[in-house]
Amino acid sequence: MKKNYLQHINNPDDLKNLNVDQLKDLAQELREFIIDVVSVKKGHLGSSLGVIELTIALHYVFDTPRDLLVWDVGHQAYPHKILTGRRELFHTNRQLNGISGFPSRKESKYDAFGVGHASTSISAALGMAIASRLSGDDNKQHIAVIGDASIAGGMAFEGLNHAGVAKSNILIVLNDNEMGIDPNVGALKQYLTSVKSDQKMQKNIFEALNFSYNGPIDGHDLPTLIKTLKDLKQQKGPKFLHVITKKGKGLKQAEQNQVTYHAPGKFDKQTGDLLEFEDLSEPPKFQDVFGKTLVELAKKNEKIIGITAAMPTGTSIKYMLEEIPDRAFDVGIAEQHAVTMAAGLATEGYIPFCAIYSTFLQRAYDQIIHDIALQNLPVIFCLDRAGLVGDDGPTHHGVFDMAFLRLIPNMVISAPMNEIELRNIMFTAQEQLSHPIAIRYPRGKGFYKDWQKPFSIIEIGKGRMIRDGKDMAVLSIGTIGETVCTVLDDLKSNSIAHFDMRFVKPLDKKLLNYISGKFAKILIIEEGVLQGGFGSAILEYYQEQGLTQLKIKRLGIPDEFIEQGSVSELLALLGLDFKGIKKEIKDFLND
Ligand SMILES: Cc1ncc(C[n+]2csc(CCOP(=O)(O)OP(=O)(O)O)c2C)c(N)n1
Ligand SMILES: CC(=O)[C@@H](O)[C@H](O)COP(=O)(O)O
Ligand SMILES: [Mg+2]
Repeated sequence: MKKNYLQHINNPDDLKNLNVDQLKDLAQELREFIIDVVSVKKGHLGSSLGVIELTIALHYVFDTPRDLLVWDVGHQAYPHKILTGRRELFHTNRQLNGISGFPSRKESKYDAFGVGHASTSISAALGMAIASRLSGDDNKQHIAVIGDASIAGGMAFEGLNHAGVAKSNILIVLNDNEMGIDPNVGALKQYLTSVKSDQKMQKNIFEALNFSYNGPIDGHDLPTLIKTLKDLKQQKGPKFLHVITKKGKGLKQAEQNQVTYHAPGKFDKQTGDLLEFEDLSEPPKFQDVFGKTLVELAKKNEKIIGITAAMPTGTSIKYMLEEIPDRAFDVGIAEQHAVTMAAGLATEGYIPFCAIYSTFLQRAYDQIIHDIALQNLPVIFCLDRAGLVGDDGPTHHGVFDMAFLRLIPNMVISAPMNEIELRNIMFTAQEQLSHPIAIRYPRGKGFYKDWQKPFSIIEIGKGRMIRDGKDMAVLSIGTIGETVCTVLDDLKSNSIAHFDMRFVKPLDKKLLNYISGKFAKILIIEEGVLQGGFGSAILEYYQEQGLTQLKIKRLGIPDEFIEQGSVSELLALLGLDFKGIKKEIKDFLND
């Protein structure tokens, strides 16, 4: 008879009523439940399937939420969410008004720390451990669960270095599956492999850093996990547990094709077969236009280098890694290193295309200012996932870049309106640039099937008029300009002009002067934060010109963190979709 333990687990205390054999059955149920829901609702699959036994064991042995459990990145926390009171909400995972795809402090007391970006867990858990020690609570455990790719991030190393001497109760669980989203890279990965194969190593790196090292153990073996964690629970000070797991465990396709099944979209839960395919009759993704254009350019220009920080598939740098492996680098989850390495390459006359998701570039802010801009090094930043990204939510939306880059001297900031413009600005940047440049483009599908047109130069700092008008000007930056075009086509009004400004910096002052001379009303639209972004730049310019009589309205992302939802839902909520923009344009025109 099929048992059903899972439906009785409403919090980790309920686990404690089960024996180890029952926990094994529970693991199977949990696996089926996650596969059931994610196959329909989508989300991160492989990493969660890999930590089911580990999650059960952690909640079984430790006294969460009193013992504090921090998940690194948090994309693997589905079993944790389900066991900590969110089973019945799990079908809303990553959806508008649903539960977050990542641990979130506001969602549950079991989510000790909000995550989404990698390599934070050790620092956060150490902070908690020090706080407990200072408060005289010496019996509490503070646990960071971190993957083998995330532990290579700089911050994780900084945390390890401190934790080894901080005299606090911290347990670092390394979940080693030899994978990031793509296969893990780097010397540390090679080292971890050698630790696994030579368990008699005299003293490993973690012991050398003052941790009591335990493992490696099989992360799918519940009895061993429970016994080991029980022993560790009794120990004070810094502890390290090396756990070996398989990403995608329990679903054949997910085990075999770990990159695709990191977040596979909809799939058949029985067979594991994918149900969503790229529609080849549709325009390609921006990422593919970027990746293929980069190869095209790099074949002609041998100075071009491609760089990704652990996102070769996501950014499509994979095409260059496949075709020109000598000049393409995956540096792992190391955005800061990627940026300064690009700076070094640029000093020697190379032309680095550094492709980093907008949200992850936040990690490398000082490197952009100190290592790149201050020395005016012509590094080409390709800011993927700029704008709203959808289901990943506030940790991942790429909405700050225009604002945080704009204040840096020497930076050129461009936002192509479509993929043809993207190709041309990539071409321009490698041909003739003497400054660092950021090129921002969104996640997903472009607009044109015939994007592979001959290259043409885009004049840096020059915008363009898309349509002329009499009474009002709409100024857009980036792909939202395509929505403006559709709205204006629909309105069929000859009153409204549209300008694709192309650059946030330098601003096209000549064009702005023309616009202010001709139009009394100016509507500025951007898919980025209103505070300090593109619209702010224009406001500042007109204010400096003393043009206070202009009627200016701005549309963009308000001063709040935007939750998760599909991109179209979020754009609609923010009034940045076709309907919202049309209404604003009409209202402003008639105002
Ligand atoms: C700073 C940062 N860079 C990149 C990412 C994108 N990212 C999310 S998960 C992941 C791989 C994580 O690998 P690992 O830590 O080994 O966990 P696994 O998925 O193997 O369980 C990456 C690169 C991120 N979340 N944060
Ligand atoms: C957890 C994480 O940071 C990544 O898996 C991210 O969700 C990838 O986003 P894309 O799906 O846009 O590549
Ligand atoms: Mg991993």
